[in-house]
Amino acid sequence: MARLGIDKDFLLDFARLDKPVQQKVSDTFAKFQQATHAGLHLEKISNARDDRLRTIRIDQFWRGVVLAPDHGDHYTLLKVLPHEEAYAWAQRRRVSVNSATGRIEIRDSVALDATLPELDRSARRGRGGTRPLFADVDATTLRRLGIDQQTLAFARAVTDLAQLETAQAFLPESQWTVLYGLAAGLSPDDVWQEIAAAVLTVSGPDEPVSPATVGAGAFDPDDVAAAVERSQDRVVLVSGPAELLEVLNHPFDLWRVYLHPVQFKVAHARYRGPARVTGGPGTGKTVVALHRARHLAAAGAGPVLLTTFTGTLTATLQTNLALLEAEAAIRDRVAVRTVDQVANQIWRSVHGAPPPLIQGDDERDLWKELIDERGLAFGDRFVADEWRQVILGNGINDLAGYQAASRAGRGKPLTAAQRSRVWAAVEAFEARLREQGVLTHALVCAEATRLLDQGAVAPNLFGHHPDAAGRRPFRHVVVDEAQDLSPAQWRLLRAAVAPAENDLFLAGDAHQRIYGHRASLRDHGIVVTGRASRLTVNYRTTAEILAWSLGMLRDERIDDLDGGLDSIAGYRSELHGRRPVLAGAPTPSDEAKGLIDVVRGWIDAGVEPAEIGVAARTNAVVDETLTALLDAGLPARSLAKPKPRGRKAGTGSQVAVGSMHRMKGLEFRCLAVTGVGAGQVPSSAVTPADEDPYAHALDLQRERCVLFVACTRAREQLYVSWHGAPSPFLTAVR
Ligand SMILES: Nc1ncnc2c1ncn2[C@@H]1O[C@H](COP(=O)(O)OP(=O)(O)OP(=O)(O)O)[C@@H](O)[C@H]1O
Repeated sequence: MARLGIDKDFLLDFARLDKPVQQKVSDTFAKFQQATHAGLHLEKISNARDDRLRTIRIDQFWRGVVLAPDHGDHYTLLKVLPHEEAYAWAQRRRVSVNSATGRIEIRDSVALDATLPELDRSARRGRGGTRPLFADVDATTLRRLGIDQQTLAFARAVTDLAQLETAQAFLPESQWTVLYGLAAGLSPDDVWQEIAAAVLTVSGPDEPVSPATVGAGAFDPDDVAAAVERSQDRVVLVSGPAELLEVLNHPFDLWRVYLHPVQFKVAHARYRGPARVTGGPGTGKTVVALHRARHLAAAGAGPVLLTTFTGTLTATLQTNLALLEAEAAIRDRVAVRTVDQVANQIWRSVHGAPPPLIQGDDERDLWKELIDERGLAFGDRFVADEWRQVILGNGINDLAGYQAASRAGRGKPLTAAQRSRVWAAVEAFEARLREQGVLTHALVCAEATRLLDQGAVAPNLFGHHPDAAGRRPFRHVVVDEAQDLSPAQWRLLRAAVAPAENDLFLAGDAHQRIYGHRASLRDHGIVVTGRASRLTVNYRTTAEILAWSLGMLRDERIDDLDGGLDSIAGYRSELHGRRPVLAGAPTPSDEAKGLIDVVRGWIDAGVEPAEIGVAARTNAVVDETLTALLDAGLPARSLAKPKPRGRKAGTGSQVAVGSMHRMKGLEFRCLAVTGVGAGQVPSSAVTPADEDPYAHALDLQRERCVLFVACTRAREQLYVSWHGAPSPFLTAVR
């Protein structure tokens, strides 16, 4: 039976076809896979640069382009195109094996050859004035990074970034990425690190790789079949018609089957303890968390918890897990829950009923009341945070423990007398809750942690645990959006899984922290030293939107969840598009009118309303904006209300309008962020500087991050508007 590989480009072509043609493509290749070599009707292409490229007939009009081996029956589907285009595409292309990564690469050899003389001429014309772009990188270094003879000639002639960007269309993708990385200021060693990660996945995640052990010459340049096997970032191998159909059924969800080498390595590695992946927005951290959960579930060592901080996010995780793993038995080994749901379930399993929770507003009122009664010189937010972060976050039970506790990250120092007064308020708060018979989420978390530590929780509470002796209900915990978990939640997660290989895996980005919780992982027994990785390629947002959004955070000092500082250096996107549009208006109604025109323009240009998002900082502005859009006759809905289901749902697609916080976990082709004026962003939720300068600075940073999160949900176009003066966060990047 023939073995089939499906190249990423093939799937993208397939996604754009009409349904009947898609059906013919599926039929052709389902049969193809069962055929023997002799029975295949692959046509040779005359005047081809690479005689391993063939075409296959799909119908009168459409052809598939297939990479056929010199011997054996391993085939890779590369393109589906109309007849003439398929031949023209295949005639110009050459397939090769990258000497540094051992993966396949495809170039437009004709375009590359045709460009070289012109580049040489233009370099000579500018001689004296222009320097070759890679003048400082010697040929040996370039070769070590996988640049071959033809690309080397190009690299020697290229003098500016625009030429390099144009060359993306014809250079082999992996070699172009190397050149682009160098042109963007990465050192050859930084570029090498990414290549090494790719090679690592070839030799096995646990084997150390150094430039001395791999590099030019390590792979057989003629063994294309072996190169295809290594290319999981662009070729998925399918082992039967059912698997083929499964891939073709979800042509847009590339993340299911093609992982960047670093993503693959991080998701599939064996870690001797807790591990962490960070990375800017859109770099695929959630994708990696999903693959990790699936990988661990498939291994079957025990229940896997896939968790995050809000129900909206767990709903998306659940949907995507179902897309990723077809087998229910494997999916069922993964419990997808918010951390609070885990705490509630543990509480209920021991106490027999759900925990009686106090409402958020009542909790705030109670703090205010107690602070007033005692004449404390602190605000209610400060005391409530002190309780959650320092006292519950460190599992402190008495005043002596609180007096001795580290308050790192809390800013304003407290004297012993002040700590005593805060402690008394906390005791009164907890006593009042007991009298009322209610709990906060943080208390449920703390109680669930205690129950776990006491061994009071049934080990099989979340699914069959083969090693129940450990008395911890999960064998693995995978956390997404780790930056927004509170210290008490970290304590719970640490207690829910026994320390062991592959116990905790965290994905997060402190630049996107929107709830201001700060936790140092090591303080909660989670040490990721030596097991931390970073993703740098953004798959969602264009380079223009990403660069502009990153500008907002340029001078911020952002932690790495582990006591160090994280850096935004090196995040990049290879997608290009328009720059963000910034629009100031004199009045609120002018701003609304501008927004309506922009949204209408997008819809008129063919963007589906459901592919459009509108974000604002406060619920009040969200409501006003929704009303304005609806009054203008545009289809729109609030993200705060669940999507209508069943008959009520109707068929129309609607623009999603929501708060910047609700945008987390979503993405839109076109996004408008509205109400970004001086009085509106940052919001009034910022602690005044004279009350607590440290809290003020942290609150401002959080507000900046909230705006950053909203803006980086845009895939293709971003529009940012305000009335009156713009937000100070915008003035820095305008
Ligand atoms: N290997 C991949 N191939 C194709 N698309 C990918 C890949 N990895 C991620 N994506 C896509 O990129 C987008 C962002 O991925 P994801 O949500 O996992 O990123 P993230 O790092 O969690 O983002 P954020 O931190 O901004 O929430 C998604 O549309 C996802 O499908």
